[in-house]
Amino acid sequence: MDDHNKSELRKRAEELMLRQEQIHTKWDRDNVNALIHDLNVHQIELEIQNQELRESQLRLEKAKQVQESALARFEALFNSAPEGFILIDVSGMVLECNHTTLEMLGCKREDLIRKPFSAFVHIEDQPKFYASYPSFFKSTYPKPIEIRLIHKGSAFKHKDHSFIAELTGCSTLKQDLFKDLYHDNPFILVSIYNINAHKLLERELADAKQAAELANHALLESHDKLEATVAQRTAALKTSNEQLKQQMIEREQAQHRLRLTAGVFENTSEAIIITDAANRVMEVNPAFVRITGYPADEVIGRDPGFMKSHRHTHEFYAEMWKKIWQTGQWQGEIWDRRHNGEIYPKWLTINAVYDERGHLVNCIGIFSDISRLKATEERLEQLAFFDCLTKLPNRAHFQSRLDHALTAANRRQNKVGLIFIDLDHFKHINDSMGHNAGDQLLIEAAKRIQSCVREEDTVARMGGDEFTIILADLTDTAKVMTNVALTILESFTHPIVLEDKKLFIGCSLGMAIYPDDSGNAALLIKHADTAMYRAKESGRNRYSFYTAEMNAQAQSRISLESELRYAIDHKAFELYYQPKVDAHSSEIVGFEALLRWIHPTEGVISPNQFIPIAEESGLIAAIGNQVVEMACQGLQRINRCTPKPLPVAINLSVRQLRQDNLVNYFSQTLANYGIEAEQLELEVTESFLAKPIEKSAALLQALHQLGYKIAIDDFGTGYSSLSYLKNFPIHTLKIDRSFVMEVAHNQESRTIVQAIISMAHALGYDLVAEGVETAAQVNVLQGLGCGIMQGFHYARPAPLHEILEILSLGSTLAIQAASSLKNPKNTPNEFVSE
Ligand SMILES: Nc1nc2c(ncn2[C@@H]2O[C@@H]3COP(=O)(O)O[C@H]4[C@@H](O)[C@H](n5cnc6c(=O)[nH]c(N)nc65)O[C@@H]4COP(=O)(O)O[C@H]3[C@H]2O)c(=O)[nH]1
Repeated sequence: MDDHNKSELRKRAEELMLRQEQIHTKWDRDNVNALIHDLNVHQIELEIQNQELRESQLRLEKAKQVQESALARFEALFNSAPEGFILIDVSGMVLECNHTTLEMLGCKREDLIRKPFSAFVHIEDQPKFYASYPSFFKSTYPKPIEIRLIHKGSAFKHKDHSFIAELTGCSTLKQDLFKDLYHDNPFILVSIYNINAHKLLERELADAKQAAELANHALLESHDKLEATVAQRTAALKTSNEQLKQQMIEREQAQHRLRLTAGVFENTSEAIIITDAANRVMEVNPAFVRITGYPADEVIGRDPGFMKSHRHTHEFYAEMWKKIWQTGQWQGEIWDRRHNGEIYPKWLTINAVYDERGHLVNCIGIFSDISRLKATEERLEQLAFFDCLTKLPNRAHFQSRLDHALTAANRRQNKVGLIFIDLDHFKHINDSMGHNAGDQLLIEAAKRIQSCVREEDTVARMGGDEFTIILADLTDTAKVMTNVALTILESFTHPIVLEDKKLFIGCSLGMAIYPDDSGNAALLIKHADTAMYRAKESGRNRYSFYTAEMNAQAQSRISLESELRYAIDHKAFELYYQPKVDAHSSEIVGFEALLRWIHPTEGVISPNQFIPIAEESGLIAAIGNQVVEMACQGLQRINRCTPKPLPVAINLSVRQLRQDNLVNYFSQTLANYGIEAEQLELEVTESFLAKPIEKSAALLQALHQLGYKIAIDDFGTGYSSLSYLKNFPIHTLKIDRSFVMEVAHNQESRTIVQAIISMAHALGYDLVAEGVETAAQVNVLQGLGCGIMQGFHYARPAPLHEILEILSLGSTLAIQAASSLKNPKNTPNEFVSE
């Protein structure tokens, strides 16, 4: 308790004493005691109170000490804070500040307190300060402002004594705390941060950044420039690199070409010769040495003319050089001489080489030896235009020579004779003696024909055994041709010796004259061919001139062929049956089925007329099939009329026998009609046997195996030898009509027939004499040992129904009845002239 409080308390206690005295006077004693008691209590209370007061005094003093130390700490904190603090009122007057502010502003406390703060604001920033300052009072968290403040101290380092500060207003300060100081004058706490260094740093940074950016920009620019330059340089480098590469490639290629050229020069199979401007040999390659035979050192420096063969004229070489000078090149065939003197053909190309001024510097000659090529060419020409076997011009060559001859004949107004020659019976010889013999025969025939004509005439081989002769430039045509024909025929009267055998072969010649018989080559050939056929038909080994009548026959042959096709389609054929008779018993022992074509306008046509055409046109197969079928039908009916089966023979032509499925077809057809193979005899001509032996023997063997009986027709006209016949399964020999005809009065024919009969007996063959017309023939044949006859003497071929009628009488009676067929009434078209 301080002194003041002590005196206060004395005063109050004295007052209290005074009052007690007064009360003592007024009140009675009783009351005085109570009062004393009260006073004592009160005194104690006071003492207690006093004690409490002292304690409170002590606490207060302690609190005051705490407060003062807190104040001192806060003051210290306030003053030593790194930022400046000022309290400013609404008018901008500074109410309080800390030391930091004073330091910042470089002034004393008295220079700032109760002074307008704006005095410390840079003149240029004052508008900003005034504009922003009110906001410190209005908003709770006003936006700080940046302004420049003036430092009043002289030692301030900045020129204008200013520094940048950030002022932040704080209006949340409790105004009540300062009421005793500033009454109701509102104020705010403003904190001041010196951000000058920061700003400076910022500016420096910005400057640095700008500088860096500028530098960067400049760097980028220079980088870009550098890049562009680099790109340019790279591109240039690349280009030059590529050029370099290209140059290297070209150089390599050039070197390669050079090596190649050198390689080619050294190794080519073509000879190369290089001459200089003066035509002196500079270089030759190994092929040159090989082809010409000249060693290189023997030719270097020489004019290549030393190789000349002297086959070519002076003009030829002059032309050659002219061409080289004019065009720089010459190419052609040239004949030169080798070192050994041999002349040979070569294909030469000469190229002139000029310098840049156009002066000739070199000639390069490249050539190959074409002697082999020439030989091949000649060989090919030979093959293309000449027949390999006879060496005569072939068909193509003949054609062109004929055209040429006709053109020449037109020009010279004269004639051309064309002769077609066909060797008679060549096929027989070829087939029976083999192809080698056939070839020899053809060679000899070619020689003989050629020997009969002039050198300027053309003898050609058309193929097979056909030859032609072109007699050009004729005036007395027919006479010359006749002479040639007779000479040829005469030349063939001499035997040809083949394999130690003497062969007599004739030929048939057909002749046509240009332009008398035809105005064109094709027709002329056809006419000569027709005439040749006529010669053949007329008995062979003769010649025949073409006549218009032959042409008509040829035409009719063509129309006959188409009619024949029609006949096949419409089954316009019929079989006539000619009995075979046992002369001794007069019994019919079988029949030969002979084909007839029942023509709608011509009547019955002989097989002799159409079989050859059918054979040539290939129609024979279809006709032959119809014959087998008709024969089976006939047999079915014949069998019904006879107690024992009688065989029927059918004719098979050579072409027909080549049919692939012949055997199957026969079997099938016979099976269809229920006919046994033994009942069907197959007559084949001797010429069939002459076919390549294995094939024909195999076919006949197959047929024989199946039970068919094989008869050889027209026997004696061919070339069959005894040993040859043994190869075939033959059942019957039919003696040809030509021998039978003369057997009764011609000793020679009789001898042949006798030989045939003896042979047949020896080999166990049956015999049939064909074309028996007279009783005398019957007698002789019987006497010679042939008992089976077929011929007009007994019966002509007749249609089936007539045969069936006769058969119904019985076979012996039948033959008597068949004599009615000698002069048939029912078949007016039968070939009575035969
Ligand atoms: N002068 C005369 N002739 C007689 C006498 N007896 C028979 N003839 C005839 O002589 C030919 C005999 O037939 P070929 O020699 O096989 O000769 C046959 C045969 O080679 C062939 N031929 C006939 N039919 C066929 C056939 O169906 N197929 C084949 N591929 N050829 C057949 O036609 C040739 C001719 O047959 P055809 O004209 O029927 O002539 C028959 C017949 O009528 C006679 O006493 N005197």
